[in-house]
Amino acid sequence: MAASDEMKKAAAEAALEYVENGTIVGVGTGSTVNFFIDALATKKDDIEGAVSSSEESTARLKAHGIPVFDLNAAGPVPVYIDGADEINEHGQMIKGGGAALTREKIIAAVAEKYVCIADQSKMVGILGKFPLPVEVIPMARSYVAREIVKLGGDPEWRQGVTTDNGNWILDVHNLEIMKPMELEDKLNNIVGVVTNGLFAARGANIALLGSPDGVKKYEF
Ligand SMILES: O=C[C@H](O)[C@H](O)[C@H](O)COP(=O)(O)O
Repeated sequence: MAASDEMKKAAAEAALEYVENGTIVGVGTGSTVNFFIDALATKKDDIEGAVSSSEESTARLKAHGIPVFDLNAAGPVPVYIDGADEINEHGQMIKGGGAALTREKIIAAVAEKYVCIADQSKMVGILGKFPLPVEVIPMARSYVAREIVKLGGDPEWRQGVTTDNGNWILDVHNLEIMKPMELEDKLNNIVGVVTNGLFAARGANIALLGSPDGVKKYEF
């Protein structure tokens, strides 16, 4: 296994400690979360089940025999476990590299605690080197792109990708995000934007970052 995968796996397994018996676990999306789902399978008889942020995660959960609930039918979600494309020292993140940002943001909003799992390379000083994903209603793509240019970004259509919600993604390059909450709000205010990948207003509470020296824990 590649060293970065070892670090993701270690972070994912460390997150099991935050899963409470008898509860519904919020499950994110991505390569790090896949390790978490595999680890969660070892506890499947101790939990009620999961709510899932993507069709991909749902399929993996079900393949392990973990019950997946509709979020509308689920009660409290004490913890949400998910990865990140970038995370800063305040627990604010860029997410959506796998196009799952909208459902991820919804479950993150519902959950009491967000535990971010990643390898140490995701920790950055300033967010924005990773192109910021923005999910848009397809007919609004060009309009939203023009509005994003006015905000100083360089949007690129992620061609060939349709989200689980039937929408499209613009990846915004060349941003140096000094005020993440402000930009999150501004992008949300563009008509046609469904969600943007800045998780600033609702960031992580805890980050477990795999490193060559073991898993490092950060609290925000
Ligand atoms: O849409 C995808 C998600 O936001 C992922 O959590 C994010 O891209 C990190 O994925 P990975 O664990 O594969 O780096």
